[in-house]
Amino acid sequence: QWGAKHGEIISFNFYGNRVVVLNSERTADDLLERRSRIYSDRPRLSTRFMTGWDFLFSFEHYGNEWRLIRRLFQQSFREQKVPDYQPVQLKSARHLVMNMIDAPAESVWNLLGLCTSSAILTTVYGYNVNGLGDPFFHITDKTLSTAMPLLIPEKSMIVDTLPFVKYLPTFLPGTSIVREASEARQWAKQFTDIPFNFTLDNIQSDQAFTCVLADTIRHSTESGQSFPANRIKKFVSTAFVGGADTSSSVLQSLVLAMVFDPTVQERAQADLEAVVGMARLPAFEDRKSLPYIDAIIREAMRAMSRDPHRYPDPEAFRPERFLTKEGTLNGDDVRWSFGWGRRICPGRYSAFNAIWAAAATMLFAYRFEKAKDENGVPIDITPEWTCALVSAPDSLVSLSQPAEGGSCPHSSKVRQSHIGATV
Ligand code: HEM
Repeated sequence: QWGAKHGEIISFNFYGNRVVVLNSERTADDLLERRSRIYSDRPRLSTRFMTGWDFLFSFEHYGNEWRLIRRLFQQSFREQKVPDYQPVQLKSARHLVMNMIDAPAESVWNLLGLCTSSAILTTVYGYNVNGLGDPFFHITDKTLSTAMPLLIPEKSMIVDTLPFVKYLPTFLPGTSIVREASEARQWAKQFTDIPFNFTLDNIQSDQAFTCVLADTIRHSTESGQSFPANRIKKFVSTAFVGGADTSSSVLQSLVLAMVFDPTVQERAQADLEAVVGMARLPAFEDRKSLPYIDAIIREAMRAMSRDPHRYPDPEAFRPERFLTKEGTLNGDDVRWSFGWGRRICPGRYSAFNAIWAAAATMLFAYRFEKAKDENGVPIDITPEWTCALVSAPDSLVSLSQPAEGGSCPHSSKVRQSHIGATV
């Protein structure tokens, strides 16, 4: 709204800090891409240190330390390397639809989080998560949920403006931020140490143990670079954080979009049936023949751009905007939703694959719809997005296996036994 009223670049004063907002892809491109030499730093975020999240490389100042760790990301998450992680991503997606079979609707959001977290935990640390009750998943989940709401400039500025708050006893009113940060710090300590030590133990007992962390340690020893452990810890902890809530937030938005627009869901399922058939689950080899699924993902990721010149009728969910007349994907790969210039997200190739695996498998197995009240009437929901480092929708939806005679092409019996037989 401010953008529409005041223009593409606006600035305002917030607790004595000047905040500049780039409201269009064009201005972000001009400043962050073309002038990346001067616009590649990050602001200082006090809550990063209070929560023990100094490990988070994404907030690193632009300089040598940033350059060294960025190189590690480049090594492990470059476009040519990420196909190595596809089997793990597909396995997590298949566990997701299995877990959904008996799950109450309330747990769907958690299961999406479990799916993306377990894919990245296996990729990075070689750890296989065993369900929602898994101890490593518990630690990572708590680490994210306690810190994410505090890692935003608004929260940091409160502490910067009133620094004495940090030193007040935590039973006093107004000090909740200090209490919350202290809880987050305890989880962050466990998160950075426990999975890291798990991988170290495994490398020692098994020469063939492989994952991003194990490969990085071996590579660093063989090349004689010998990275300090705390730098490698920053790298892997950030890789986990980068890949967990971000991707599940996209999947949650995608599920909501399916609930609000059943025609999109039906078209996706018709495509899946035509390409994949009934004898197996979707696999990465099918992706080229399923452009509409990628178009849905791109549309679910269109966050920043409500620019009506670029995306006419911007509030409508229309995957077709990413398709050519012939039905193939057009050149707009929403790359800008991963940032710009030197700080552009290094995990973007891996992220797209993880999201594709989960989205295609979920849409193949389930139809998503609004929860119904006791009279069978759909309950109206108004989606709300959380305010945190990663913003995610927090509304609930219900989950049904496509019913016999329903609008979905398959009967529930066939679909359910099909999943059970294949996974
Ligand atoms: C849907 C998934 C994802 C989204 C939407 C996303 C988005 C972003 C955005 C917007 C940035 C800031 C870029 C900038 O400052 O211009 C970023 C940075 C970053 N992302 Fe992602 N990301 C995703 C997945 C991942 C994954 C899977 C990883 C790790 C493997 C990752 C690792 C990082 C890192 C390390 C940075 C900081 C880069 C730097 O400061 O140099 N992200 N991401």
